[in-house]
Amino acid sequence: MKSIPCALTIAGTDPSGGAGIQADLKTFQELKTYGMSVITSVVAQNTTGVQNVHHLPVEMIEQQLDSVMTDIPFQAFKTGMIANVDMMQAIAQKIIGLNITYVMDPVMVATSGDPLIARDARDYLRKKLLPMTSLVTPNIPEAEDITGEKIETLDDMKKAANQIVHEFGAGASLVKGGHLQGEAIDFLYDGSSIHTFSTKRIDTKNTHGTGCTYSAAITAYLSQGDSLPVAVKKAKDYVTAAIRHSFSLGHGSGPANHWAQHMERVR
Ligand SMILES: Nc1ncnc2c1ncn2[C@@H]1O[C@H](COP(=O)(O)OP(=O)(O)O)[C@@H](O)[C@H]1O
Ligand SMILES: Cc1ncc(COP(=O)(O)OP(=O)(O)O)c(N)n1
Repeated sequence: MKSIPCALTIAGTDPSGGAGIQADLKTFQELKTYGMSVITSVVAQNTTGVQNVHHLPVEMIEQQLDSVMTDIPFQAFKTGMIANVDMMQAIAQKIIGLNITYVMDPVMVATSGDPLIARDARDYLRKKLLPMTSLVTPNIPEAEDITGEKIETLDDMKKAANQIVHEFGAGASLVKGGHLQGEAIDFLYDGSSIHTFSTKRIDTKNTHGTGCTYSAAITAYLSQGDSLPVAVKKAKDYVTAAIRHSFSLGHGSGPANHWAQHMERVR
């Protein structure tokens, strides 16, 4: 029988289906990658914001990781919301020395402005987890938090991408420009050169979960053996189509559309 690429996401939940674990699994499924998940926190949230958060006990996160890792091999994994230092330490222990492609979405704050990780966890993420990554995918506020520098221009973005690799030890970094004005431009620095990924900005408020979707798509393509620039290019196409056909669901920022690629193919 043909083997299937497998990917794991370690993240929090979104019962409204737009972000977190739910977005990751939808993306893996669409991209023909067998998806698995380890839940860190159960988040009561929807398109308008976060209503409540329940963090799972660290032992439960460790046990979920053991359940997956002792049973099904995977070619790549991603992390999203890891709310506190205890969780980060436990996850770091499990993945250290694994030698499997690791994509980190350094989730800190939801689009609604609600904080998703503790203040001191940002420091641990920056100092201990970043050096373990193959790729980190910060948006502008996250890149500012990591580097401690304001990002206002495209040159600032490129500088941050470079700094995150050379000063903070990430394997590669993709600084996303969704929070700037004008074209939606992202810069990938792979340790030797900058690659630019640009699309026209789509006029919509429905961008809930786009960061999760983008990093999950990159993880899926990497699990299939694509090189980093190719995986990012294909994932950018995926997330752009998902934003272009996003759903006006809910009372806030609606979710990305994971069937968008099919819709664009049949037109
Ligand atoms: N309105 C938009 N039109 C087109 N692409 C967008 C738009 N907003 C964000 N993007 C793209 O979506 C991806 C997610 O970016 P961003 O919004 O910066 O991250 P996050 O969701 O983590 O805050 C990036 O590729 C970014 O360029
Ligand atoms: C559980 C959980 N993880 C991450 C996020 C943030 O998602 P992101 O794709 O960065 O963007 P928004 O959903 O904030 O628009 C989240 N909300 N929940």
